[in-house]
Amino acid sequence: MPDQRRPPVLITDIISQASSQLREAGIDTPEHDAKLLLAEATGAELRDVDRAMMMGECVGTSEQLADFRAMLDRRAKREPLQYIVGHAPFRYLDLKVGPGVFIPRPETETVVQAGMDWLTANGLDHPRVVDLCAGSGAIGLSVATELPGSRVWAVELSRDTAQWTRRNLMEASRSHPSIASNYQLEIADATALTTLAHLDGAIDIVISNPPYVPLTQVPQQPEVRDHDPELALYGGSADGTLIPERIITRARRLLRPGGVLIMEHDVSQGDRLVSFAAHAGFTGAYTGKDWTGRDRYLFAVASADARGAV
Ligand SMILES: C[S@@+](CC[C@H](N)C(=O)[O-])C[C@H]1O[C@@H](n2cnc3c(N)ncnc32)[C@H](O)[C@@H]1O
Repeated sequence: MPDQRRPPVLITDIISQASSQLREAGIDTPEHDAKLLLAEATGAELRDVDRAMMMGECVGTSEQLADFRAMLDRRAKREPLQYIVGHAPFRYLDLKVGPGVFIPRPETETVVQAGMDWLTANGLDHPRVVDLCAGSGAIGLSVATELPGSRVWAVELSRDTAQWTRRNLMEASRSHPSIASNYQLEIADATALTTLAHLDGAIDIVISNPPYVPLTQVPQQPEVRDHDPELALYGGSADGTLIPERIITRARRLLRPGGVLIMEHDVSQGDRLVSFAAHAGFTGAYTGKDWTGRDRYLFAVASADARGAV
């Protein structure tokens, strides 16, 4: 309902002014972001904002519009939209995010889908799953909620980030109570051979989105460069493959023969990581693509011999 104490403001005017502010700040999707922030501030859905715009309606109380303007100012300073609204969609989940946690990305949904497809094709409805470098919990919590028979172990190095993982675990357990006992989070170095060592040789699938940004390619977007935690971004070497290669080595030991590693990587790293996997005791390694056709993940099957060859 429009506020009676102020002259009503047409939603089309609000969105037009807000879009200009965001466009001037260099944001690529100014109208979308403005509509999403208005929806958040007024407790509405994006489709309600679209409908109100079509109908030429007025929206928001003065408090809600003040909240909206505060959010808009944060966005104009290039704070990520997801940090401002406090959550981010990922597959069937709505994950809580904020400073200290990597915002889950759409390309990682493709990586999880590749894992779900392999599990389905192999009839594994009670798989043992490891998510190395868990962040918000996007990968492991997706598997645990979409496949209730699974057991998931997730590993995250940062204590600050792990608070977000736990928050999302608690949230997801409300709608999927079984995951409270089927999902386990370890705060540890995912590349260390001692981490989850009791599971060596027993895991069906490792799905991972490790830090992989080449140190020589600092992201240009302020939302990424200035807000995603550095620990979540950089792969530890000029070409960014150091940590991904360590993840391959660790995954090889965790997997049973015939188990699978699916690991996201940078578009530039496909050939190198396929070759590394072949030397590390995997067979049938190939590079999977995201839906824009870019090389985005390693798929590799643990061979029957030479566990952890490198
Ligand atoms: C690219 S983010 C991915 C987060 C989440 N899996 C996702 O897909 O949205 C990488 C995560 O790995 C964590 N990390 C970095 N190095 C690590 C290590 N050696 N062991 C465990 N976690 C690590 C970072 O803190 C960050 O949360």
